[in-house]
Amino acid sequence: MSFKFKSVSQPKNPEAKGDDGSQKEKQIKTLDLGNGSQVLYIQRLLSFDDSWKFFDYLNSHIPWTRPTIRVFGRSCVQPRDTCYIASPGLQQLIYSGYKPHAYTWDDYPPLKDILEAVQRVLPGSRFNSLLLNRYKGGNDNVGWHADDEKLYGPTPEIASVSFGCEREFLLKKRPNKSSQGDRRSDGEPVNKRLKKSSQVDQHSFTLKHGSLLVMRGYAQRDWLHSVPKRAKVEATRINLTFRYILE
Ligand SMILES: O=C(O)CCC(=O)C(=O)O
Ligand SMILES: [Fe+2]
Repeated sequence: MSFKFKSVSQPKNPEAKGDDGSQKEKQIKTLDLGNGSQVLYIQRLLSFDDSWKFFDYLNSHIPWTRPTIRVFGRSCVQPRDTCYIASPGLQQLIYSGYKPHAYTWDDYPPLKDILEAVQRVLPGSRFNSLLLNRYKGGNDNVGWHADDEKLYGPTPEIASVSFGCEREFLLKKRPNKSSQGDRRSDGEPVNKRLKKSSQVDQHSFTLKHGSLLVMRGYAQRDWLHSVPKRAKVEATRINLTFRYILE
């Protein structure tokens, strides 16, 4: 995995005073994926202690479910727990043939505090819905996918906050039609080209307790992401992905 983050300064967060994290952990790091796609990462959006409070609250109060979804035409139980929050009056989300019940922000008020922390570091960004995931150990996962449902528009911004057990988050470039199969668009041997592209077109992040990762621009059109199974992991991870549904 080869990538270099570039640090940019973060808007002042007055409430971060007295936090146990260093300035470095609070910096926004940006990764330009090319062609108008970017990833941002802040290792410590929320303090370590606050993050454990949020973890405990979410773990015990959210009405987690493990729905049956359709993947490649087959029914299967989603390999993680989930819950969905949306502002009133939005289009209904459907993914993998599943229509989650939409709870409101007022049902779980601490979610509004987490959203506020996200909005403080992303001024100008808007979010009106949230998918929560709970991974109860290393067998729970999310397979390769893009959050490219039409209701998010062509360049959705997805802000992902993680609590609890660290897990690996992978990004890989979607296969480009013009470089698939046997065609040699640039005269280079096929296997050499594939090898080269697999080196530069994959990224891996270890998502820390209290961290924020943001995908924006064309990241859903041009890239896939996943949280793979990890044999030795036993602890639970909770992840919140804030999104904006076009109104
Ligand atoms: O758990 C994560 O970090 C990613 C979750 C995700 O990709 C999703 O909810 O669409
Ligand atoms: Fe996703």
